[in-house]
Amino acid sequence: MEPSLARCGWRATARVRSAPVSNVPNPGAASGPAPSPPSGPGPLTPPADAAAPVRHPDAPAPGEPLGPHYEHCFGCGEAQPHGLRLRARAGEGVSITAEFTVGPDHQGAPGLAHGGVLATALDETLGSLNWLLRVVAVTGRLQTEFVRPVPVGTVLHLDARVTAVHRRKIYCTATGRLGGPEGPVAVRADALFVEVKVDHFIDNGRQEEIRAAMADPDQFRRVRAFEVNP
Ligand SMILES: CCCCCCCCCCCCCC(=O)SCCNC(=O)CCNC(=O)[C@H](O)C(C)(C)COP(=O)(O)OP(=O)(O)OC[C@H]1O[C@@H](n2cnc3c(N)ncnc32)[C@H](O)[C@@H]1OP(=O)(O)O
Repeated sequence: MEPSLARCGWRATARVRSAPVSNVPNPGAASGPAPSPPSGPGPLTPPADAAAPVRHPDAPAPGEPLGPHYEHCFGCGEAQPHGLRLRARAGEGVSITAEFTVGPDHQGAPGLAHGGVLATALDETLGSLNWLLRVVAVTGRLQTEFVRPVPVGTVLHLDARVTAVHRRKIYCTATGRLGGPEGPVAVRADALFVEVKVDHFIDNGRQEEIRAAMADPDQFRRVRAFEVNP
């Protein structure tokens, strides 16, 4: 181990030890086979009667930068010094591309991006799909897969698209690649967003920030741009 890592308390662990979760015997073990895992489609699989997504006629043109949806957003806001400052742009169909530069503030292990930060980058990119559907939707479910470590200094190239829509549910998927849009896949996500009204934020957000956001004409304009198909 590097002496500097040892000094700051890091230890290389030879192996992960396992221990019984509980001392209570498993009654199923004596009386028959274990129950089989649940089968059938999971909550991230669109139902058979889901519709194909439709790009809103007033959606930003392919290639157009989207800008932050809220200046204090940890994912995209300009006013968050340690935020991701993710930059997204409209793609073809109901898709988005985005870039996020992993900085020293985003570390988990030394020199590597924190998994939660990478999940945020995926969530933010998927959330930007709202601009193309012109709905307000929040993450209900996010399943992430971490395929490769992501070093500090990397530009993570993200793309996301909506795969299906069913009532208020928006099914979508995203990928993050290292170094370029064709680079190796480092992270992936499948997600379910649920459409909400702007009242979702007004009723649940801290009043201080809600008042400030609604008094800001630029923020008001951005919220209108998300609002349900006029
Ligand atoms: C003022 C400033 C405005 C800024 C605007 C910018 C916004 C952009 C922000 C972007 C930032 C980045 C993004 C972020 O970080 S968004 C922040 C992280 N997400 C949240 O905080 C969401 C918290 N959760 C909720 O508020 C509620 O649970 C929601 C709204 C999601 C649903 O509660 P609600 O009571 O409304 O809905 P419902 O229960 O009638 O369900 C409706 C349908 O959905 C299905 N379902 C629900 N949940 C799940 C689930 N987990 N898995 C599978 N399915 C689920 C359900 O079965 C039903 O299906 P069906 O019966 O129709 O078949």
